[in-house]
Amino acid sequence: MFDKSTWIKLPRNVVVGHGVIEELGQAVAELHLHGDPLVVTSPTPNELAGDRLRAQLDDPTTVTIESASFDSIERVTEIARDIDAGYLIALGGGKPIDIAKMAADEIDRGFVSVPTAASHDGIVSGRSSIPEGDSRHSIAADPPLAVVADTEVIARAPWELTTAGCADIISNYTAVQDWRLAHRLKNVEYSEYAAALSEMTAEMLVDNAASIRPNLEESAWIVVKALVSSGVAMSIAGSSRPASGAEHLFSHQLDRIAPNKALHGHQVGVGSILTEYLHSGDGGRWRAIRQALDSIDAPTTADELGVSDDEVLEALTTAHEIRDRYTILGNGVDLDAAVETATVTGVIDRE
Ligand SMILES: NC(=O)C1=CN([C@@H]2O[C@H](COP(=O)(O)OP(=O)(O)OC[C@H]3O[C@@H](n4cnc5c(N)ncnc54)[C@H](OP(=O)(O)O)[C@@H]3O)[C@@H](O)[C@H]2O)C=CC1
Ligand SMILES: O=C(CO)COP(=O)(O)O
Ligand SMILES: [Zn+2]
Repeated sequence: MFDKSTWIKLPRNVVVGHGVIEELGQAVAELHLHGDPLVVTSPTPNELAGDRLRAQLDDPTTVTIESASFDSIERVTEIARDIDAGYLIALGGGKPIDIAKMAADEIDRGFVSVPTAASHDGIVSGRSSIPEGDSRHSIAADPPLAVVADTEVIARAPWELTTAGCADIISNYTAVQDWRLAHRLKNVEYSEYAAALSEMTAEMLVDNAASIRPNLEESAWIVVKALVSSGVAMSIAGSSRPASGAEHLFSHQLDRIAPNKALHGHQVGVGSILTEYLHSGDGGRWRAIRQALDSIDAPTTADELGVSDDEVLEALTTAHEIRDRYTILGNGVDLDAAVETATVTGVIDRE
């Protein structure tokens, strides 16, 4: 008997382009939501685009959060309950978007994502990443009901946020390899559609790498479209597998060992160079990944990440411990192998 079933949750309206923040009201109206919105934002995005966003709505309550934390989720949830919010609107980078995503989930309401930076694929996905102490929780939630990504606003965000978003996409190459490996060796559920979409997204971004330059609105356009596509791949898979493999474990571990040194996307990019080498050795695509990262000004070395060689080695040799997700790291990479991997790929310099 055929007894498989799947449930794919996707954003209904995705609006990307110049000045589309002015179309937020229409994008929301088409969702037929009831009740008043609660706008969740952080200081800089609120200053840059808060008034334009609020002008689209009927005098909404705004809550500004300073940090991504469980306390912030609680505060936003409480305010949303107090005003009996019908839905939430997140305006900003990953921080307010993750908080709104979690709070909306908590009160069983939808949320709309209005990213002001293209810093990683969490801005369009159904996953949140919330730091707590020296660890980080990756939590499943519903994806946004709509995404309204104004490329005019995003193009003005600090360039390193955009290059981090690009690197998060480039890392899909190794994430998919890890997923296939886990499927073959551990019978992990796998979707060929999600894997193909994720790989194609990385490929298109690399093919367009030459057009990704600072202060170019077209760059914001390319990166946002790629992030949306990667988010859709995760929705089809029903997990972050298409976009998160061993390179993400390496990054999550770096977050613990060397907190707040580098952006998520930059860390996973360097992780991808390392794990591609582990997958395929010297003949693999690690040079192509490094070249792609380099061409968009993303870090390719420990030094450029602002971490030490030892921190890279510790992250690489312990990354397998932090999550029950089978990858090329298997039961752990020996220190000797880690030194060779990081030295050959030029991530560390042990001359
Ligand atoms: N859900 C997921 O899958 C993932 C979630 N994350 C989470 O996302 C967060 C990191 O994302 P990130 O986007 O870097 O975080 P932030 O939301 O903190 O944004 C980064 C910085 O850029 C500022 N900023 C945002 N937009 C603009 C703009 N247009 N112009 C100028 N400055 C701007 C913010 O200002 P201000 O300080 O005023 O907010 C902040 O200082 C972390 O909380 C991390 O845990 C990370 C990876 C994956
Ligand atoms: O960052 C992500 C995908 O790019 C989400 O991955 P995690 O599930 O590892 O948090
Ligand atoms: Zn990521």
